[in-house]
Amino acid sequence: MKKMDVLPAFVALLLGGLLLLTLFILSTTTSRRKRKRKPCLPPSPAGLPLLGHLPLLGSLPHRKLQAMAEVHGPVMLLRLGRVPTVVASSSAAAQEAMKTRDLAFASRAPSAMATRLLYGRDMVFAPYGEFWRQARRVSVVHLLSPRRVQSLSFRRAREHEAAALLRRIHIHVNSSSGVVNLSHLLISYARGVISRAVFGNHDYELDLDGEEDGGGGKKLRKVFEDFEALLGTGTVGEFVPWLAWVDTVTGLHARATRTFRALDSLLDRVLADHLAAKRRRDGRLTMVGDEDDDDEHRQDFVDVLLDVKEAEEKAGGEVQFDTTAIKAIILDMFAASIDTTHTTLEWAMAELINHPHQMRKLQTEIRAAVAAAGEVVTEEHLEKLPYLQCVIKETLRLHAPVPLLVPRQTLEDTELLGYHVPARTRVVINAWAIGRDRATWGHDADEFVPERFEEDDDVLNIVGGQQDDFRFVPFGAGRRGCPGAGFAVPSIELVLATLLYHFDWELPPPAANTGGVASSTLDMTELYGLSVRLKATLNLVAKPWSPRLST
Ligand code: HEM
Repeated sequence: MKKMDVLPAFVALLLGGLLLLTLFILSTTTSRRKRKRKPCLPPSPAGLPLLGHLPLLGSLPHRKLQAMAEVHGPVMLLRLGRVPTVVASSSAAAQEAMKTRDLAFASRAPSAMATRLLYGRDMVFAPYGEFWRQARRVSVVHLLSPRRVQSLSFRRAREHEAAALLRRIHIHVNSSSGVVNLSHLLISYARGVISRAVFGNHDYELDLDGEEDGGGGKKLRKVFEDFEALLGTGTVGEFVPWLAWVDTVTGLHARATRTFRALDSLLDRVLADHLAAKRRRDGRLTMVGDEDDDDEHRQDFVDVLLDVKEAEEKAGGEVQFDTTAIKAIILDMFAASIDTTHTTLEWAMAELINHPHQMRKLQTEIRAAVAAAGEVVTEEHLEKLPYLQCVIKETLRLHAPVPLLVPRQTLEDTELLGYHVPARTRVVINAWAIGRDRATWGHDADEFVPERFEEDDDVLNIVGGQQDDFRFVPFGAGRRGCPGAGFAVPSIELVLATLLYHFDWELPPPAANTGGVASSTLDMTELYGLSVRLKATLNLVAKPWSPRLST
């Protein structure tokens, strides 16, 4: 071979080798980079400097967030002032956050108002950790267990309050206008039921209807109203620290301090009463779990919590349930149950007024089940009322009382539908949007159609502990899901059946309800607060019904 022929061959070989080497290096670095690449953050709509997306939420944030999700997808990243917030708006996202990756999403976002009003020691807003685990165990096992909820004393409490509600309606029916302010009476009912469960038969006058009340009860009711309203209020300072002064100027801090002091002194009185009663008892009751059935069922929530405290003290370890924690958990129970129960009832009655066909269908079911049995609706009737359950499910689907659930916070770096969610991110699950998702519920997703659940039978067992269906999530789910659903549902069912058994309901003539403007339907505008309620007061005409009148 000539020297001149060898040179180009050598150069070609060298170049080929270099090319291969470059390709090899390129391919290994890209595949390493590929392996290392983190999933990206969720999409984020344009926000404003400093305030971020806060001003875009408006007065009904669940609706604004639903509209944003339609454009940006089921997982979005917002900035509420300085607080990064991930919003989940589909059942798949809810399922991943509350089931598949439940632990990573199991802490709570801090809330300045809750820390202030609930001593920073309550359960609902507690960060994930030992105190929350113990409080949750006590709630699930001792306070809200199915056995306790179905115990005779709790059933009597519900039936007693339903009977009181009935008496109050009769007073209004016999008044000159004949118009019943049902909103007001339903709040009284919800407050009465939880007061009996928490305080037993000690009367702190929380459940009195305004017109029967001398004064003390009225004052206390106002304190509780303020407490519920404040707890549903976000402070400006926690989102935009340089605007924290706004909370002082608007009087928010002063109101919170006043309300906290009033509640704290009531709770001191409650604990002192219960301790005195405990001392008077004959010493038969010792620790939770040792008592016989009757004793356990006679105990109210305060008794149970004091027993847990005593047991902890005797065991000599760390005491989680000191007096402060007990007071905080008592307030949790009021905050978690009154608004949610009463708004569900209010929405159910409002939807039925606007859907007379469904109202009649439900009344026919209830009246057929009850009429032969002495004209008093009891809890035995409830299991014979499948359509009633459909009505309640449909109400909760359309009007989740806590539409954005209680905000969670991630414990660690995690993912949601393939997007990266860093540790300590606030997480909001839009239960309201999920309940109205057309992809799940079809073209009539916004309509009140209880019949959609008739076929569904056992699906969406909303009270079930392990929820496997995320098509609607009014009680949340997973570790932080609502432990009070089993308590709430019988209270709601009993009173709805009672209202519809005893009365035919209709809108009052125009002058009484609409300022003179005739309307055949009720205005369903919402009002945002601790829960989302009907903006209008539910003023209705109740016409007594009895089997004798209808024959
Ligand atoms: C219609 C009635 C009710 C609704 C719609 C409702 C809804 C909710 C929701 C959405 C949450 C947050 C769940 C989550 O983050 O996944 C929650 C938590 C909670 N609810 Fe309810 N609730 C109701 C009634 C009650 C009642 C009657 C009680 C107690 C007597 C109660 C006690 C609680 C407690 C203690 C928590 C905090 C759980 C935790 O953080 O571990 N709820 N509820």
